[in-house]
Amino acid sequence: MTEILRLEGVSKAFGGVRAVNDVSFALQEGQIVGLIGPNGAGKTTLVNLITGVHPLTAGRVVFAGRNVAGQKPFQAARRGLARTFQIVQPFPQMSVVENVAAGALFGGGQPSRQAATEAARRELAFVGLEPFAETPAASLTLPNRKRLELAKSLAMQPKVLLLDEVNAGLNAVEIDGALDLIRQIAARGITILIIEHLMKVVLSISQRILVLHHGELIAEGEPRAVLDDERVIEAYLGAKFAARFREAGRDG
Ligand SMILES: Nc1ncnc2c1ncn2[C@@H]1O[C@H](COP(=O)(O)OP(=O)(O)OP(=O)(O)O)[C@@H](O)[C@H]1O
Repeated sequence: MTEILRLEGVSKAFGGVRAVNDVSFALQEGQIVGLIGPNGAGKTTLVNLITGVHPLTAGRVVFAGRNVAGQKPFQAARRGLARTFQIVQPFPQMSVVENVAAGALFGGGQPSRQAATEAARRELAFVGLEPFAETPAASLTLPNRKRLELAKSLAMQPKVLLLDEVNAGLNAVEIDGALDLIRQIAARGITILIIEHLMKVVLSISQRILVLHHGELIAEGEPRAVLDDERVIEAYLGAKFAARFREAGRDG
């Protein structure tokens, strides 16, 4: 397996708040990796650090063998580090295909508007939104807006795709559809780091899991082993409750 992205001692402080503290890990090409942690653990901040939204306080982000710390978001996108946002914000008056073409022009290195539109149509077909190509983005349902967000990121021809809560607000059937799509994206050789609150979803899709707590990486590895880790149980349940949980387990 080939390493595509590596974080070395990455930290971010906002004033006195250490949102991300000395985090190191590596992603291998084509893997789906889950990033989990309680509210406020630093997950979104970490994605913002990887994609150049915030400057790092310390550390290095090495993408495809090159230190990219200090890059701007558009440079990250052009290099092949694309992301989706927790809150989906399409250009509402523009058509679905224009929204995706904008992504292709902005981050996908397409030489012309026509090439960008062709790339956009390919990605719309891939995510199943072709029938809505000419409709205004504002008229899409939430699951389809999430598909639009994926198509926009794919039109940037990413090597790594960072997905921030793409399943939030979807029902069980819609989540299954979204997970199928994410697996198909990984099958194209695109590495995926997915922030996800639903444990069932994380377990079903991730080959590896990273756990953040108070900005620190407290566990990483194969999904089942990580969820059995005492520190992870404590992070989610709180120390007092976790102790009772363990005692209950010993009692029988
Ligand atoms: N721009 C900012 N300025 C100041 N503090 C921030 C900023 N962004 C994040 N923080 C703080 O950093 C910490 C981590 O927040 P972050 O949003 O990264 O967590 P998260 O794990 O993504 O949470 P959630 O699951 O609730 O989305 C929090 O204490 C948050 O208040």
